[in-house]
Amino acid sequence: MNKDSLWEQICEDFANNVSTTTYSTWIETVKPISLEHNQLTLELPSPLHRDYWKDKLADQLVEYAYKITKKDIAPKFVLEDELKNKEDSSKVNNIDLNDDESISNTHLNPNYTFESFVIGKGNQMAHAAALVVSEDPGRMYNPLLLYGGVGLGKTHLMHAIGNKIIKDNPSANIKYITSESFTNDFINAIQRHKTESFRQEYRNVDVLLVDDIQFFADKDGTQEEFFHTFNDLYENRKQIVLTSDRLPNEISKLQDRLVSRFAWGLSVDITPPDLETRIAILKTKAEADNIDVPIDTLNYIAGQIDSNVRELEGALSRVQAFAKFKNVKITTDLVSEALKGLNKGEKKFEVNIDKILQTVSMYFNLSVDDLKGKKRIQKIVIPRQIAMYLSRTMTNNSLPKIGNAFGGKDHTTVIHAYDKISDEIKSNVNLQNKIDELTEELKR
Ligand SMILES: Nc1ncnc2c1ncn2[C@@H]1O[C@H](COP(=O)(O)OP(=O)(O)OP(=O)(O)O)[C@@H](O)[C@H]1O
Repeated sequence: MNKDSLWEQICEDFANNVSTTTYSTWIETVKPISLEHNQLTLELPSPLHRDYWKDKLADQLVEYAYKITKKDIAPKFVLEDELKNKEDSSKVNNIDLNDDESISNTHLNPNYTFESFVIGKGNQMAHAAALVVSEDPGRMYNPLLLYGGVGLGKTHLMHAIGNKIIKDNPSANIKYITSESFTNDFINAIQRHKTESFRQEYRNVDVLLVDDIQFFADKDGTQEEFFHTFNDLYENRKQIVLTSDRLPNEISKLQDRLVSRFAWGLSVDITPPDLETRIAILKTKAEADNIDVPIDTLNYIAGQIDSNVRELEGALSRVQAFAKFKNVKITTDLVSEALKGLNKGEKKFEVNIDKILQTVSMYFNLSVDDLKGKKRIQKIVIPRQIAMYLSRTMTNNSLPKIGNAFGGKDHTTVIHAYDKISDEIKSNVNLQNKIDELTEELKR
């Protein structure tokens, strides 16, 4: 398969799963450059795009590419300028995926503002705290920790803080980063003997925004470095804002001293939006994207999608694409047809990785820690692979997320487990029976 046809298919998958705004802003602007040795090099228009891709879309891309090619394709993101400066394509291939030196320091999404954030019951406290921090950084709530489930607006609020501070004070030095990028930067700095400049970069900011701190779990070296970064900034009354999918004391393998520091300021949770807020969010998005949807129809969509805002946005763009494709106006009937593909309406059984870990460990008389651990004895390896296989087939989690839930394993380990079990059940009836029994148990 060549780069163009692979990219075309990946784009199709993205188009079905992200909002039209996301698609036109971040995906349509990408140009495939080469596909060599399972590496797909993509040209992006700006450092902001590269950051966004690395933080938000790269995992999905790896999944889609795997679904299409059944190979583990690694993306490499390069900027147009970098490409121009390279004399030949072989040099292009040497650009490091994690080379952030040319990236500007802020990395804020200009669309994530307080103005575009809809306030509802589940997020009003978080919104209020974020506003206070943006008006007087480093004073009232330091650090501010926003926590809650996926797609509920934590990143949006975090960027809104940064955008407001920059608007009020254009010379403020603000840095937004995910904990994964912090970890990668730190590893790069060690490899290149540049830890001093790494420290300068992180400790000379006025506001540090760190997204998804749950990914610090298990990474002792990074935690140590972040501990010192935190102390330095805190002592100098610089604002720190963190997001997480849960409270720090619930993050396993997060050092106690970090847990206690994160609790020094204010922790506020965001809960899923109620029906009224979902309708208001849909209305705002429809207006912003100039989508003509009758209010009854918006109510209908909001009634169908009650999980998170990202899914709500996805449903609206799906409906929009559907109407465009059929060249008809958006009505409730059309929405009902468009959302059928999402299996909305019929109550589905709910399976998550934790449930799979518990069910599989009980079935094989092991502990959840065995499944998450590293022991390579047969008695544990096969159940672990089965649990990974079920996590891949029964949940919507990305490969890296599954790997992470299994004690921080690499996504290639999950791919390997999935391939192994899929292959083996074709000829091993005993294994097939076990998987059937477990699937039944999980659906119950
Ligand atoms: N209250 C809201 N008003 C308007 N848009 C919202 C709101 N909440 C979330 N969104 C939108 O939903 C999408 C997902 O939000 P965001 O990325 O901030 O979620 P998150 O909580 O950080 O999720 P994750 O934990 O997966 O990173 C974004 O496009 C964001 O703009």
